[in-house]
Amino acid sequence: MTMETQTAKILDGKALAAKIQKELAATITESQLKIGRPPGLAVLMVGDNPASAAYISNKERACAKVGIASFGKHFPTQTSQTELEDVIAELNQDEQVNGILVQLPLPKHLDAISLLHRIAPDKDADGLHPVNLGRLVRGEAGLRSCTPAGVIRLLEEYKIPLLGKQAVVVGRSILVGKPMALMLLEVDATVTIAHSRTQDLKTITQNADILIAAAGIPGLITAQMVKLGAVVVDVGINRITDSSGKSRLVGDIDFSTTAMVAEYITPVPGGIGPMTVAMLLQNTVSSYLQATSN
Ligand SMILES: Nc1nc(=O)c2c([nH]1)NC[C@@H]1CN(c3ccc(C(=O)N[C@@H](CCC(=O)O)C(=O)O)cc3)C=[N+]21
Repeated sequence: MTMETQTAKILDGKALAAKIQKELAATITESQLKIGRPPGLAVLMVGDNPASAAYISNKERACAKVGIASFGKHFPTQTSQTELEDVIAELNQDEQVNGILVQLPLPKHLDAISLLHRIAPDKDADGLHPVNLGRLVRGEAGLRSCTPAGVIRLLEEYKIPLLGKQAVVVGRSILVGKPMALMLLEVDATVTIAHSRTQDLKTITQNADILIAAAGIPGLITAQMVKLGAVVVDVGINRITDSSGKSRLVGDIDFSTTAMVAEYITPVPGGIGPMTVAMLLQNTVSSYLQATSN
């Protein structure tokens, strides 16, 4: 007798992100000859959240790899709202800077939403400015939120059919859930958004052809909640301490059980995380090409 094991195919975000970065590097090398300078990305971090510091060093490494100049701006926890607004105003005017990103979460005394409003929409590398979210709602071209854009790009790479399919997004954050639902709608999926107040989550997720878990709850989705043959995308990035006291990264999906029923699944790490970074770089490069096109 054989043990039941994983049958799902892996949606390899790490490999696709590497491919995208190679393409961006080539684009940058070529454009830089004409333009005379590289694209620039400014990353603002406030305080010393260790997870944020780790993500930022990831992003800076990725920038270096493709030839984007990164301007890391690190501010002490007590920095005021107006100081940050002034920094953003300066970066908006700075020709060397094509993308501006405010690392979230911010310390409690700061109003993240009103800071995001200050970023020039065409330098909004995160795609979180209301103008870019409005463009998304209207189906207009604009900078798209990185994580959901990364999900769509990964599904397209594997030629997963989305038109007319039942897509369920678990989570309604402004960073992922809401823009994710809109992007799925943009490619003609039938979209349901579930969240922490949803009654009988299981009944809803069981209908999903495409299930996107973006709730930030480790192991929220188990195999019993997943339709046989579904495509399962894990957006969760949760650092947990396991029973042996080791720290490791897990998603919102219980991988080992779900991989027995799904047709495709994204791993954590190596799934949507690297795709998010790739889309951030892509947004920065497209702002750069746009800004220098005349
Ligand atoms: N304004 C803003 N924009 C963001 O896009 C943003 C943010 N704030 N705040 C925090 C979250 C989190 N986030 C991640 C991106 C990549 C990985 C990533 O590459 N993870 C690797 C593993 C990294 C590791 O091992 O620690 C992976 O999943 O394979 C993780 C997390 C972006 N975020």
